[in-house]
Amino acid sequence: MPQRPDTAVSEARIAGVTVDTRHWIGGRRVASADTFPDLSPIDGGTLARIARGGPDEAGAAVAAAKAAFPGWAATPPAERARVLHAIADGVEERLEELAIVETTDNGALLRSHRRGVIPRAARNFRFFADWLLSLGHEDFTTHTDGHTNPGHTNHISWDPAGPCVLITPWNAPLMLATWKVAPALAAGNSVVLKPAEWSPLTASLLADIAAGAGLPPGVLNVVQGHGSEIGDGLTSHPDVRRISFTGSVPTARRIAASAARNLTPLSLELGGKSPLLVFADADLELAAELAVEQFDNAGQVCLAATRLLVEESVAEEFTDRFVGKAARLTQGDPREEATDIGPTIHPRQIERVDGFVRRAIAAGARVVLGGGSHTRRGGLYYRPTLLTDVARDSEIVQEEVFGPVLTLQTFADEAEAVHLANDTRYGLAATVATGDHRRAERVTARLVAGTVWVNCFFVRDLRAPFGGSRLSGVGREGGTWSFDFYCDLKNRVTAGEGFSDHG
Ligand SMILES: NC(=O)C1=CN([C@@H]2O[C@H](COP(=O)(O)OP(=O)(O)OC[C@H]3O[C@@H](n4cnc5c(N)ncnc54)[C@H](O)[C@@H]3O)[C@@H](O)[C@H]2O)C=CC1
Ligand SMILES: O=C(O)/C=C/C=C(\O)C(=O)O
Repeated sequence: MPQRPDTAVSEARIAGVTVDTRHWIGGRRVASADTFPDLSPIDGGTLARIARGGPDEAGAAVAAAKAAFPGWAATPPAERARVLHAIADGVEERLEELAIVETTDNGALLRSHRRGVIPRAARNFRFFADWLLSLGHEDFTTHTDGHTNPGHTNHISWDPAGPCVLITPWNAPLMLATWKVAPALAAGNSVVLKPAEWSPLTASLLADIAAGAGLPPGVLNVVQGHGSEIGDGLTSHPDVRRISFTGSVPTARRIAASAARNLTPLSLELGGKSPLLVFADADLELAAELAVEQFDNAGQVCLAATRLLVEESVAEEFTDRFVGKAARLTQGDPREEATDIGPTIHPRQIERVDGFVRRAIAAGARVVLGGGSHTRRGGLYYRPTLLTDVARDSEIVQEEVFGPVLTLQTFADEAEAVHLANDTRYGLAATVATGDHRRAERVTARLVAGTVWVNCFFVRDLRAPFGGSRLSGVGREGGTWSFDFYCDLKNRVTAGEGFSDHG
């Protein structure tokens, strides 16, 4: 039994903030026999040693979630919503601590964490708390067709499903975790959260915040560990009722195979190779701005439009504007206000990114910008890169790099633009830059993508469905779609007026 008593001290001081590096199971801290190092991408140094969970910790966490489920499921929606708002309050109160710990752990910009990403984590809780209550107020009661069963009422309810396993990646750790934790809890479920091993810290702080907000023990459990070592025990567990995963396609396949044993429903938000289509009638200044935005978080964004598709007649002008803007980006320490691009998460990831670029160059790609890493600070700073002269079916055009690397291809007309945009196994997002509304309607109707932006990027309304087509995912979350996934929908058919409540 690798678990040790929770008296074993295991914590780290990260930028002045104390973070417990053990699991959080059933409302108590639990250590493991083994630990693994957590590196900071800022300088490659070791930040902490994290509990390395395995099958026993997976089983203990699911058991805790199972035990806590009936109580939380029976908690009235208004009380669940109150607790979720209290968690949001806790996130906001500790915003500065969460921001600095996240930046130290995953290297994304501190200014983004402060102003956008951590506030969004709080908003995830507030949004799903409020949406839960609005579900109850909508009238979903319908009468059956008068010919056969006049006067019967169909009353549809979103019943809590049970323990949920939520597995999250390293590129936006707290934001993506709360995007799953908040609706799962709002729906009345208990949760086992497994954050990524490259950025495990803010999940532990979230456990503290949730406990402080009054969430009962066992309703939220956080386990740490390496991928399948702990993951298989979670995803194959017969007591788990939902699995939501954000990450890579190979891992998604493995999780799907594991979940197949119990036919556990899955929501998968995976990678992308999204296009930015720039038509000659576009505001080219805006288009170049949108293209430069794709370097955000050092390109480690699943939604990033990494394939720039530009109408031939404006390709030169667009490229000049883009390169001019990109050259002004400051790359460096993500804690500094003036920094626009920080480091890549991990030495293995930068090797992966550079491997893609080297192979593309060997295959004939031309480097317009960047094409390598800075050697300072452990060499984790990959320069923003643009490659042209890339073949449609080449690796660099078809595979997700997950780094600050864009390709540029040209098209002759609208038909070719749409063809190139859809010429991918992915379908997460697309962005269209055009000054012609009719063209925007035609093109967006033909693009295969979960989200399509026109003359904007990364504008998110949490009521909207979010997810990907093709290899970019299975299912949608957001608004009512999240409750559809995290709940067992039930239809109660009653003679007469039926039920008056919507519980
Ligand atoms: N937001 C997104 O769409 C993301 C996409 N990626 C893609 O994935 C590539 C590799 O990144 P990785 O960190 O290796 O992603 P990954 O898919 O291996 O890891 C994501 C999460 O899944 C967990 N995991 C891994 N194997 C598991 C298993 N068998 N069962 C249960 N959980 C498991 C990891 O511990 C982590 O928490 C990136 O280069 C990028 O292409 C990565 C992170 C985020
Ligand atoms: O806005 C969301 O809900 C999701 C955003 C996703 C990312 O930033 C990502 O995975 O890169």
